[in-house]
Amino acid sequence: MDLEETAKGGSLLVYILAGLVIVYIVAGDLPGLGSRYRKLPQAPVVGARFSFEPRWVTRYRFYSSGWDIIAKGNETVPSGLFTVVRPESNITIIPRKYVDELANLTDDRLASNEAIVNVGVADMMGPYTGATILLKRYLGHHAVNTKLTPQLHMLVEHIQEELEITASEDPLNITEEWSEHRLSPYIYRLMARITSRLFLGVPICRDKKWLQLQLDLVMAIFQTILLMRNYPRFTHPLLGAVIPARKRLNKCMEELHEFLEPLIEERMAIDAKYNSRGQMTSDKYEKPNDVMQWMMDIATDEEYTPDNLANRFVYTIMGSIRSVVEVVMNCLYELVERPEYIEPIREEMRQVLAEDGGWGKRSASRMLKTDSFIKEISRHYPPSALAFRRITKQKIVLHDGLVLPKDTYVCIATTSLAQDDVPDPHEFDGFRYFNERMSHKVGASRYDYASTDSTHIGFGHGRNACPGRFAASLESKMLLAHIILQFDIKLPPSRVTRPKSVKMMDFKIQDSTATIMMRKRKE
Ligand code: HEM
Repeated sequence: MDLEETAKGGSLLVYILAGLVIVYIVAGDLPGLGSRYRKLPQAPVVGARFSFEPRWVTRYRFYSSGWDIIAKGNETVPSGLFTVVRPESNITIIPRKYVDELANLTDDRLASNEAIVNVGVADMMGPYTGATILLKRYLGHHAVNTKLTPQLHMLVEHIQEELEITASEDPLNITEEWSEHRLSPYIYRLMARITSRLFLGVPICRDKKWLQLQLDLVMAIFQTILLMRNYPRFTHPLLGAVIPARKRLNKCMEELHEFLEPLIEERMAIDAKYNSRGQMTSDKYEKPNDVMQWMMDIATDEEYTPDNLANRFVYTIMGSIRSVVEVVMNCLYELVERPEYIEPIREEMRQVLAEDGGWGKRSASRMLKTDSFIKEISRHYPPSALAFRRITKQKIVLHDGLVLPKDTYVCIATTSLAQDDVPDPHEFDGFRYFNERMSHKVGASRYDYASTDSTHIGFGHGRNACPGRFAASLESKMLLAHIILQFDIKLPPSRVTRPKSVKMMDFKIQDSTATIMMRKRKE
């Protein structure tokens, strides 16, 4: 096709898209064309500038101001029950008092995976990103929950090994003089490496092409999701075919399959040879101790194909890298604004590691001040204003008579700090959970960063809560220690406060372009 033809094709596409958008705007709120999921009559819509504002304007405002709209709902609707509207879905925000009775409902009553795939992280555009595979079964969830978490303490040395190797190969060139550094890309590289070690083992976790591919794929998935979500659903088939992010995503997916399928086939051949398919251990050979192998061991026949396993793998690894980087960067940015926390945390790390002779199986769980600080960071800097995303699959009647009809998308607002069951909830107190734990020796584990409840909801809560939260807690502590035991950190002279997070829809993302001052510690 020559350039002229391409240009003609391009303008035709623009006309078609513009036409479709106009139909959508005129049609406004017509069911099926626009929003999914119900609105409750008792839950007022928040986010309109005036009462007669066309609903589609309010829906699109979510892109620029989603976070603030949700926070406004918390401030202005005393019952805590309100609706926010996005172009493709209505979201019912419910107060935290309902979380406990909803937390353990089965998926045929209250679905968590459908919420993640259809509307959750950002309407994952399942048919265009491959995320629909998550709807079929919680294979990754089970592998992380039943295999990774119980063995985490044994895997500490693997994480430490990868941190040390990466640091030696990928030095930050930080000297004993203060200099300014952008730390976020480095933490991403460390986290990609650690995660690959736990999920796929050696040698692939050290393959630079693989590590870059992993990060590129995650980026392409998020860009596809974010771009497509700006347009009405009926334009998606067309958009999905033309946008560059989707093309990049497809290319990354192809390359990912080229990496993973031979590895999976090799493992399948060994399982076939020793007749060890479905067994967790074999007396004939040493089975790899990683998430991919555990997924293979518990896969059904339908799931046990290289293609299916590789696709599922993407969505098991995807959330785990970015979310931990967000927490660690938020901790570091907060520490440079509140340097009074640095020395007590560093001292605790030094003491535990000295007593354990380095990272031992239980070292991370003994770092209680660090744990408390990370938990308080998660309370103040949740990655999204929405948590505990669920879709009702049947009518649910709550304890006070509130009815959630079938097909309601319910969420808890993380911006509702006032509903947190802690003293002075709006204050940042990095050691609040440490102090609470010290004064309540019984049941102290409920103060852990990795334990969830209706006020600590960032990992979800109940039967579908994040299975990787124990790994996230361990990894965050090891990454933080990796930085603050080696380096002094402080704000650059040009700043008086920490780098601000960037708001996008309901998300708040750490500023990955920001810099901090660093110097190598002398001791
Ligand atoms: C600070 C870091 C993390 C945060 C904030 C986080 C948060 C979440 C949330 C909110 C969910 C949905 C839970 C629900 O529906 O109630 C989830 C699911 C999940 N998380 Fe995490 N997560 C983190 C780290 C990790 C890590 C490190 C891993 C893996 C080692 C992991 C693996 C998973 C898996 C497998 C699921 C289930 C997805 C599915 O439906 O298949 N997460 N996470």
